[in-house]
Parts: sequence; C-alpha cells; structure tokens
Amino acid sequence: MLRVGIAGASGRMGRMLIEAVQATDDCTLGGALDIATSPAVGMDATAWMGHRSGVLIESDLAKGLANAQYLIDFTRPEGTMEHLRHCRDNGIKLVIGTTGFSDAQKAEIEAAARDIAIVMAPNMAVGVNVVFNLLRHAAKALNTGFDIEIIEAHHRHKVDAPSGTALRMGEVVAETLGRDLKECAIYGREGVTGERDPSTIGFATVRGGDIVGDHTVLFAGTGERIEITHKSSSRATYAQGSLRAVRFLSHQPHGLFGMDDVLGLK
Ligand SMILES: NC(=O)C1=CN([C@@H]2O[C@H](COP(=O)(O)OP(=O)(O)OC[C@H]3O[C@@H](n4cnc5c(N)ncnc54)[C@H](OP(=O)(O)O)[C@@H]3O)[C@@H](O)[C@H]2O)C=CC1
Ligand SMILES: O=C(O)C1=N[C@H](C(=O)O)C[C@H](O)C1
Repeated sequence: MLRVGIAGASGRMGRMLIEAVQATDDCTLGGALDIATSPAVGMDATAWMGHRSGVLIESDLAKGLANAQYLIDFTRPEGTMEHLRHCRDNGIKLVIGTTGFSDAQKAEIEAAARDIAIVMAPNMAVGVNVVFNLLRHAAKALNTGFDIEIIEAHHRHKVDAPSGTALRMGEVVAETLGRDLKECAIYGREGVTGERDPSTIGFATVRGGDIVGDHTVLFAGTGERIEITHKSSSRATYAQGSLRAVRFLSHQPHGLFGMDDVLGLK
C-alpha cells in the first residue's frame, strides 16, 4: 500500500484527493495537513463525508506526515515551500499541484529534487497534457501570420492569474516559436494600446461562479482562426492524475518530473 498524505486537506482539491485515495485499492491515507488557522485542524480527515478514517488533520508537519511516504500538495506557494523542506529532510516523495510559484521558489523545488522524487504540474488532467502536445504542432504549423491569445476562465475563489495552466500553454507555444514568454507576454489590455505586436502572446482572464477550469488558445489569422480548447467539468480528473503521479514516483528515487513523464507523452 502506498501511504499518501494530503496537504490542504479541507480545500477543494484536498477533499477530492482524500475521496480518491480512499477509493483505490493500492493507496491508503497516510496523513492530512492543513494550515494552523484552519477550523479543520484536529478533525478527522473524512468527517465531512460523514465517516471516520482515523486520520486527523494536523498543522504540525512532523505529526501529520509521520506515517506518509508521499505527499500530494494543492495549497498555496508559501505552504508548498514549507512542506517541500520537510519532505526533503524526511525522504517523503512529493506531488505538487499548487500554482503561482515565483522563479526563486521554482529553483528551490528543482534543488530539492536532487534528494527526493517530485512531480510538479500546473494541471494533472490527462486532456490538458495532451493539449500541450497539440499546441506544439499548431504553433509549428502556424508560425507566421497568426496572432496567439490565451483565454482562461475559473471559479470566483481562484487567487492566482493567469492560471498555471495558461502560463504553461504560453511557455509551450513560445518555446516552439523560439520566443521567451517573459519578453513576449501581454497580461491584459486597457486604454489606447496601439496595434497588436505580432510577436506577442496575449492572456485574458475570466473569474466567476463555479467554473472548474476552461482554457482556449486562439491562433487568429486573416480570414480564419483556430481555437484549441480544454474544459474541465470535474476536479476528479486532477485527483486521478495526482494518484497516477504517486504511482509513477514509487519507481523514482529522486528527480523532478512533469505529467508528460507520468503519462508517457514525451
Ligand atoms: N495542478 C492541478 O491540476 C490543479 C491545481 N490547482 C491549484 O491547487 C491550489 C489549491 O487549489 P484549491 O484546492 O482550489 O484551493 P483551496 O483554497 O480550496 O484549498 C487550499 C487549501 O490549502 C490550505 N492553505 C492555504 N494556505 C496555506 C498555507 N500557507 N500552508 C498550508 N496550507 C494552506 C487552505 O486552508 P484555508 O482554506 O484554511 O486557507 C486549504 O485547505 C491552487 O494553487 C490551484 O491553482 C487546483 C486544481 C488543479
Ligand atoms: O485553481 C484552480 O481551480 C485550478 N488551477 C490550476 C491552474 O492554475 O492552472 C489548474 C486548473 O485549471 C484548476
């Protein structure tokens, strides 16, 4: 049995992950964490489902992860970094779904992967990872005469923008076209912007209601346009992808991997 701890245990993804772990026959709930200010700390991790798992939600990492071989983290960047240090010190393998990291935080994650095995991906859904490959083909074929815009929509509670997935889509397209996203990204437009610079990649963000996660990459040419769209209608796909990542990590002593490694899409 793979003993899997869940960080952000009372969050939207945390609960989805706990349910998913409990539905498998090869994983067991090895711990549950939440931030010290969370009212869920001290409660049974499955109390919200109306039954008891015997695993309490802890804010103390040593206590919460004493029985865990793996940690799945969908929290906030500052929480993930704290969890990362504990996992590195204690040989716990890590699946990171959190988005919104700074470059310095990404470098620290990369350094930790010299000691422990980590899967990190802004989107664990199989379909999105297939879309990354479609985007490589599309960008190669449409490398002149097409303006590229990335439009994403998420629920009202999301705190980072653009989404990690939208940014990764931008990186994939920019890399394919030999551009640097840091130099060519335009994050929203307002006022007298002037005409569009063809070398840019634009981002537009929508937030509202309970939208799980929609992403469109638009290649707009003259007389025609292509839209490549992915829509998530359930968070279960992210949870299933995370569990595939745990199983993949069970064969890796150390290193930093993406969902393309997990899914064999490289
Ligand atoms: N890679 C992927 O496939 C996906 C990634 N995500 C990403 O996962 C993250 C979480 O999303 P979601 O579940 O919707 O968010 P939620 O806000 O529902 O859950 C976050 C959880 O983390 C806890 N938390 C907040 N701050 C900290 C901290 N500093 N340390 C430890 N725990 C903390 C929250 O506690 P409290 O509520 O008390 O603040 C909550 O339990 C986001 O970054 C999101 O973009 C989401 C879906 C899919
Ligand atoms: O916060 C979310 O909900 C999601 N976040 C991820 C992101 O930022 O790309 C993945 C998914 O879109 C849902």
